[in-house]
This record gives sequence, structure tokens and C-alpha cells, in this order.
Amino acid sequence: MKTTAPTTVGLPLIDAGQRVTVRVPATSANLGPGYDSLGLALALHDTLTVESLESAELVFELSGEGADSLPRDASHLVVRAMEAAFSRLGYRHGGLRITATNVNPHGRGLGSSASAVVAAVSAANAMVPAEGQRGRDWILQLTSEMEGHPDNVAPAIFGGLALSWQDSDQYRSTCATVAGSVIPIVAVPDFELSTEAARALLPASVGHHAAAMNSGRAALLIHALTQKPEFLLAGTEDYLHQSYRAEAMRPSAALIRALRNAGHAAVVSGAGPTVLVLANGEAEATDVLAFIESYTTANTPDIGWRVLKLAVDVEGAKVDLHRR
Ligand SMILES: Nc1ncnc2c1ncn2[C@@H]1O[C@H](COP(=O)(O)OP(=O)(O)O)[C@@H](O)[C@H]1O
Ligand SMILES: N[C@@H](CCOP(=O)(O)O)C(=O)O
Repeated sequence: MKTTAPTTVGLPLIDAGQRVTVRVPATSANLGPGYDSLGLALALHDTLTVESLESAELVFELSGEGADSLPRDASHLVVRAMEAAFSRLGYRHGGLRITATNVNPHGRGLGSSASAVVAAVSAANAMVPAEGQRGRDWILQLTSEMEGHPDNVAPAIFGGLALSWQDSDQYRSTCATVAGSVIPIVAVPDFELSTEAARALLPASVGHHAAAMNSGRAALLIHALTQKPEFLLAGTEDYLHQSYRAEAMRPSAALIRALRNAGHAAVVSGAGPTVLVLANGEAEATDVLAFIESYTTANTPDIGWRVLKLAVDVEGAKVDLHRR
């Protein structure tokens, strides 16, 4: 499908005939107590290819997740993010061909919107002349502003375990190395919950006791993820968001409770409703897969769950540029 692309009159045009491919990981944010600050990149990748056109058109070739429902016009998230990036870099495009192969499920808490904006901003940045291109910290800043929080975009950009924070209006992030025995497993239910709706369920403030308890667990979680995975169950206890959101994802909340009662470090992935389990080693991963299978068969027969044993992505967004 083709529609006419809007233009930003006055800014120099990027060269037509460029083609950029960005491969970007899914991400799981929060990891329990790391609300809006911790995120893990997962080896589940969307691929976006963008070509700059001579003609003022937007051309879409979408496949996989969202192919039947995403808009094919200037309101598409990739186009909006690219236009914001071009404009901040001081350029505009003539027209674009967007080819997206999406694997990351939408509205499930695996950072699909963050992956889309990271891919889009990375592609735009690669298409402007070399002297105008910016580094990954600039991409972090713009994409965090777009998402409103840095915890998904940071691991999508840098890979691995990202620890992010905000200094006034500046977003920052640093990476830690995840212990080799940690295996992320996700159980993705067949219903969606938008991040916006899940954020609206949170209270405006929490008590000092909850904040103090959460600080302790967030500190422990970093130690558990990087050096002492035997503390993952204790380190993934959250006091800031999961209980407030449980009503919007009852089957996920019940599965998390059952997994934790059985000793597994289960949390809400991002804003949900996907369940993330951080297993310590292959033997626990096998137990977790069997537990989820038998629990969901017995307790949530009407819900379809896609269960994936994944790896940590350590590369982050990978950008390839081909100039004509
Ligand atoms: N690859 C994509 N291309 C275009 N839009 C996308 C893409 N991925 C996600 N989106 C948009 O973002 C929405 C999901 O974002 P959000 O509610 O934050 O959930 P998630 O946890 O999946 O990021 C989708 O419904 C869609 O509108
Ligand atoms: N910290 C955010 C994370 C949202 O992640 P998503 O994958 O659900 O978009 C939140 O908890 O709202």
C-alpha cells in the first residue's frame, strides 16, 4: 500500500537510494523490582529495512506480528520515530519504503514499541550524512523521550542487562554482564495489555516502607543476575508495580504466584501480561518448562500460552547500511 509522505519544508533532504537494515532484540523491563530502570535484551529479533525513495511516498511491506493491524501511513510508529529523528538531526526524507519482519508480540510486555523506535531512530541516524550522525547515547536519549522511560530502549540499543537512570532530563544507561547460567524463559499469553493502560493502574506515590524494601531487592537483583543466581528468587521481589497491575492480568499473576511458590524467579515482563522466569541453569529451565505446561493445562485451559526458552542478547541493535 502507498500513501503520500509528509515533508518538513526547509531542511536538507537525505540522499535517495540508501538502504538500512536494523536487527533489534526484544526486551524485558523491570525484572521485578527494577521498575523503569532495569531491562534485559532477549534473543528474539525484529528486522526493519528502510529505503530512502526519490518519490514522496510511504511504501509498506509488513510481515509477522501486527501485519494485519498496523497502520500503513504516516501514523505508523516507525515513520513517526524516523521523522522525529530526522528532524532532530536537521534533515528530512523524500519518501520511504519500510519493510518490517516482526517477531516480537505486541502489547505483551516484551518491549515491541521500544524495539520499533530504536530500529527507526537507528535507521534514520544511519541515513544522514556521516558528519551529522550521532552515537548510541543520543539514540538512548531520543528513544527514552519517546517511550517515557529508558528501561526497554537501553537494552534494545546496547544488549545485555541495562541499568538506566535519569539526571534531570538526561537519560543514562550502563550495562552489566549477566551470569552465564541465567536462562530467560517467557510465557506469552494470547491477550494484550497496553503499557499505557498498565501504567495508569499505578498509584501516584508509595510508602517509605515499600520504597525501602524495593531498594534492597533491586540491589540484590543485580548481584544475583551477575554473580549469585541463587539469590534470583529473593532478588526479583517487587513492591512498586506488580500488585497494582495484577487485576489486569489475573492468569499471569496466578502463574507467577505458583512459579514463585515452587521456588522459581518469576516476574511480570515489562508492564505485562507476559510472565518472565529467570532460571539458574539448564536443570531449572527444564523444570520451569514442565511446570508451566502442567500448570497452564490444569488452570488456564482457555488461554493460549506461547512458551519460549530464550538467551540473553548481548549485541543490541545491529545496523547495516547499503548506499547505492
Ligand atoms: N514493530 C512495530 N511497528 C509499528 N508499531 C509497533 C511495533 N511494535 C509495537 N508497535 C506499536 O506499539 C504498541 C504496543 O506497545 P506497548 O503497549 O508499549 O506494548 P509492548 O509491551 O509490546 O511494547 C502496538 O500496539 C503498536 O501500536
Ligand atoms: N517500566 C515500564 C516497562 C514497560 O515495558 P513494556 O514491555 O510493557 O512496554 C512499565 O512497567 O510500565
